[in-house]
This record gives sequence, C-alpha cells and structure tokens, in this order.
Amino acid sequence: MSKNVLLLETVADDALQMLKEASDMNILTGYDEASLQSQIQNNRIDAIITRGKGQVRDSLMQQLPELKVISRCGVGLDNIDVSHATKRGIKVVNAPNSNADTIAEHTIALLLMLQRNLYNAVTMVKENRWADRGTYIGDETHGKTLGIIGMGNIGKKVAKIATALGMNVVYWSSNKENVPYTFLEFDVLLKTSDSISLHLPLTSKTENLIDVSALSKMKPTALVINTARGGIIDQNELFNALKAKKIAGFAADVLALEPPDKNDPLVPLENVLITAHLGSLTKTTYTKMCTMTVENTLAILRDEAPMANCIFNREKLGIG
Ligand SMILES: O=C(O)C(=O)COP(=O)(O)O
Repeated sequence: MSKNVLLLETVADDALQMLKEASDMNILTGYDEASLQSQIQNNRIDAIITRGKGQVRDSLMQQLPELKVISRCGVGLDNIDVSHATKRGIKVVNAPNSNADTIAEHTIALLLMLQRNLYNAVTMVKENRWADRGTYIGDETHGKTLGIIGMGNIGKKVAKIATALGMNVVYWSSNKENVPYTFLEFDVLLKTSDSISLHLPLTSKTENLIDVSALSKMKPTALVINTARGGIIDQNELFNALKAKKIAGFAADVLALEPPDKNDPLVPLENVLITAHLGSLTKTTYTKMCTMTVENTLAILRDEAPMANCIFNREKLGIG
C-alpha cells in the first residue's frame, strides 16, 4: 500500500522530484489551514515534511494516528513538539549539519557589514552621497574579541572563519567543547567580548537568554549578531539598549516575530541590520537540506536505514 506524505511547506525542486519519482508514495499538500484540515480529514497521513514555519504541535499529531515520522528540512526543531512526538512514538527527523557552512558565512557577513558600517555605506553611494564617505567609517574585526554563545556545528564554523580574520575567539556553551578557543563563564563572555554571536537552538532554557541583565553587562561598543532564533533575545530590552546606545549595534537574520510587525521599532534603527531569515537559503544548501530530509523520510517509511544521526529523538525512542 502506498504511503501518504503530507507537505506543510514547499520544498526544493530536486526534493519534490524525488518524492514524485517514488512510486510507493503519494504527495499531499497542506500549505494553509483549510487544505491541511481537508487532507487530514480525507487521508491517512504516514509522514509530515515541513520547513521552519509549519507548526507540528500535539493537537495536530493527535488527529494523525498513523503518523510515523515528522521531518524538518533544516536543523531547528522549535516548530515541532518533539517531546509529544516522542511520547507518541513518532520519529523526528532533521538534516543535521546541512546548513552550518552557509549560516556561518551569513553570520560573518552580518558581522562585517555591521562592524564596517557597510549597509549604510552602500546606501550612501546609491543615494549619490559619495562625499559623505567620512560618515560611515566603521572599524575592523581584526584583533577584536568575538564571543560565541553555543559552540555546536555552526558556532565551530563561525569560530574558524573569525580566527582566519584575526579575531580572538572565546565561547560559552552548555558543554565545554574540545576546541582551541577559550571557554568563559557566561557573564565574563558578555563583559569581555567586542561582538557576541548566538548559535543556540530556541528551547525553554534559551528563551530570552539575552535579557536586560545580560545586555547591561555588555560593553557600550558591543555588537550583537543573531542568526539562530529571535526568541533567544528579549527584543523589547534589546530595542531599549540599542536606542539608548547601551550597546553599539545589532545584526540578525531572525526575529522573535517573522515577518516583523510593520511598526516594529527595532527594524528602522540606524544601528540595526536585519535580513529576512535567509541564512540557509542558498541554492546549494536549500537543495541539500530538503533532499537529505526527503531521502531519510523515504528510508524510514520503507523500513530501510536512514542516514546516521538524522533521527533527532532516536535515543529517547530507544532505537540506539
Ligand atoms: O535549519 C534551520 O534551523 C533554519 O533556520 C533554516 O532556515 P528555515 O527555518 O528552514 O527557513
């Protein structure tokens, strides 16, 4: 009997093609609430494939008694209730390490743009204001201290590039890692870093980790970079700190609310630079994240072996 795979969001063309070519699979799409409800009511669902927006909460899982696997084309699992999926014996699959290089590149690009004031400098030329070039002189990263919060796959890549730029890398992580960088206590890192870059998942432990107290410990010249998840920072307090110049600048690819409210006061600040959650959205990485995920989903549905480490809740499910 064919298996039904429900897509909550679009996936890369190559990944969709793989699904289309799988003669033992039916593709169903539930890109909006109405179509999702209709698919659920009319079909048995064996697998869900989503990216970062599709919410897979327990209320959805309880309507899908045959669901065997929830797959995330990407890494972050904050849109999936992993704990309830595990309780229900559902495998949660992601694409570990698939986007570390491209997100590390994006992080360093944001850091350089902010540090060198390039985002303002480029606009200045487009506005025919060459003569204003002294206004946006910025500073170099060489010789500065970069504090990395979260030394996982992405943190390690950022550290490597930053080292090549001549930065002094220090880090804080929930576990000390076997890396050639100095581990600092959280507060010490906040106090000593010239720029601080976040590389943590969003969980109940990391939500609002960068709160008013953390912000108050940073240098007035500090730059904060966030390519992880918006919810790790208390955005109101961040706005207050930036507006009052208690820290110098903020560059991010993520916000607590995406897209932001059109009146969000953070976005237009002069010392703020934001891209629209496209850190992993390069042609190569988008395709890799999606094809890897589809391949593993198909393997699981066919009772074949998926790639090692792709089942996030493997240990909790007791499957080694
Ligand atoms: O893999 C992740 O966690 C990402 O943030 C990638 O971006 P996405 O959420 O898929 O748009």
